[in-house]
Amino acid sequence: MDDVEVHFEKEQGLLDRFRSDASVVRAVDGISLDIEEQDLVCLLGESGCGKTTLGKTMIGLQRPTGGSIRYRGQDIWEAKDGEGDVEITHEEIRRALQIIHQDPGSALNPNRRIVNILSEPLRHTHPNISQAERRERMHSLLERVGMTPAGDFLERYPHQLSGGEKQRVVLARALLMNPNAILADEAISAVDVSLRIEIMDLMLELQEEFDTSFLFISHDLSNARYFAEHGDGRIAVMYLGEIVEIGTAERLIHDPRHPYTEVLRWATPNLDLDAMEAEEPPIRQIDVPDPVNPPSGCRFHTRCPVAREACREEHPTLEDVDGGDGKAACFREDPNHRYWDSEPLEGAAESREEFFANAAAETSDSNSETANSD
Ligand SMILES: Nc1ncnc2c1ncn2[C@@H]1O[C@H](COP(=O)(O)OP(=O)(O)OP(=O)(O)O)[C@@H](O)[C@H]1O
Repeated sequence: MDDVEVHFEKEQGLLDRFRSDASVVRAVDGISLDIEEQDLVCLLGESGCGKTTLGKTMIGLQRPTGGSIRYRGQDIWEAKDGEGDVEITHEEIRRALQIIHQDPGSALNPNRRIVNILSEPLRHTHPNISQAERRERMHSLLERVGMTPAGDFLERYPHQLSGGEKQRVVLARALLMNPNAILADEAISAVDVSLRIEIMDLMLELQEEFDTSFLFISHDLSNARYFAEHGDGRIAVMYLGEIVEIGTAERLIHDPRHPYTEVLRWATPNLDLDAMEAEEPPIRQIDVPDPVNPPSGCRFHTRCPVAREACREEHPTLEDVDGGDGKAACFREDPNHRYWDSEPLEGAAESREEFFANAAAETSDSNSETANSD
């Protein structure tokens, strides 16, 4: 993905229609990302930051309003529109890039038996095999995804399956297309908590067996960490339509370079980190700004505990992090940046430690005020 943008025209009310300045939601705003063969990337961020839009754009389900997406060098949308020299057809690209939705129930046609749901992709990828061979393939894949006796499951309808079983069918159906990459959009949030690790392990095993890349979308750092650590992949942290940090789970959790990554760490209490001493969230404001009108400069500057004037004025780009893996978009990574000479913004502090010391002092002041007024 090269400098990809997806801007949506915001739905307008009656009065807005008479105004010329239609508002635009900057769901994805200038993202470049390479996904290699057998790669694993987890997109992580708060609700509405653009994860699903970016994922769908990556697999060719959403047309970008700017930038380009190439699959093995072929521009996906030029293939679709039949523009230029098309080396890989759009049909081939659609087969190669598959999606597993958040809600497996709605992804399966309720009126069709599992056998019919699964034979459809096989007819597509292997038009010349016999019915018996097709059944044999479906049978062995269902067993592989942990659904035994497979013959019994093949005859069922989706409503006769549990959430976890439906998710396994959806996974099997995606794999029957022999994909090169699978987008799993919050794919385990519909699965019972007790089964999540099992499904995540299954996906990781199948990734290796089927030689696919995976793009996982999650708002939960502990799930993203599990995938990235066990699948030897990266986590890309998104904020208001941009990637603000990317790297291994180990580095992001133990040595985050972007203050927003710290917020996500703070919001994930089960990470068992000694360093997680803070009781207060490391932000100045809880509310996420509107993607229709994102803040100037660094989009995180309105919430960042260590934001300075430079952050309001200048837009940071993703740069390699010093002495570590991955990239971060924060001026604090550059010791020579004018950030260091500019003034802290209102409510921000010189350092993270000072921010927390101030927050603790304010809390005790307000506690004593409450005590006095009592
Ligand atoms: N088709 C659309 N038309 C207009 N706005 C849209 C459309 N799809 C998404 N958006 C907006 O784009 C922004 C990003 O949405 P997106 O669903 O990609 O975020 P997300 O991070 O996946 O959120 P969630 O975790 O809640 O699914 C949001 O402000 C959303 O309201």
